[in-house]
Amino acid sequence: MLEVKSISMDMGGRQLFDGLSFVVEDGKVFCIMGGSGCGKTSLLRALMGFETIGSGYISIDGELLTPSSAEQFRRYMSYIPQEPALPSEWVRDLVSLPFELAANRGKPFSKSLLFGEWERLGLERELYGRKVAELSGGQRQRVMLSVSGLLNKPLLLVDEPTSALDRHSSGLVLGYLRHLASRGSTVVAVSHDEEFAAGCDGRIVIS
Ligand SMILES: Nc1ncnc2c1ncn2[C@@H]1O[C@H](COP(=O)(O)OP(=O)(O)OP(=O)(O)O)[C@@H](O)[C@H]1O
Repeated sequence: MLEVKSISMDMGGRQLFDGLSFVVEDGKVFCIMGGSGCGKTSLLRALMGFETIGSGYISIDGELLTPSSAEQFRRYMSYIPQEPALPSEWVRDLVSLPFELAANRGKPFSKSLLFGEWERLGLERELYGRKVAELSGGQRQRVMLSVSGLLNKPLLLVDEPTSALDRHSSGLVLGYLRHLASRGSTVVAVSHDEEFAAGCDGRIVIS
């Protein structure tokens, strides 16, 4: 269970929120909504311990997220930013790279498993041989989502997963996140998309 309790954050001298609290139960898809600049991305970064909170606490399974525990916590998380910085030139390298990291030792990479995830996400197999720069923003994010699916971490944080997508693909992404949640992952997604939020198990709107 992820618990955010009475937190405040200060970014660049501006107070983003004061006394923000919510709980996300395991295996649920939770949506963070709110106007542009209200602090949604900063909140996701705080959940990873990359931003400091001013008061309150964040806990995961009853353990406090602190500057010293954050690195360990991140081993159990996947994060997909709105515009992922992609370190590889080729899609085939991009998808296999995370499996070479020490943090993901023991997680198998297989092309056939990947293609199974791609089918759920509406991605064509021919993308595998393409250059990353040739993918659209929506395709990039879905490719990263498929990798998160294979990594199968307990907590998935994703920023605006449907903002670059048409309605059909948005539905596939929501269905995919729900599939990951039904398998046991907890998903926290930032979104402006009302239809997406309606398909989540819970939401918070930051004012
Ligand atoms: N590194 C930083 N230093 C200073 N201020 C920052 C930093 N990152 C974000 N901010 C400020 O914090 C506020 C919240 O930014 P954030 O990106 O979290 O908002 P958001 O709700 O995700 O916005 P959007 O929906 O437009 O992506 C903004 O006013 C932004 O300018």
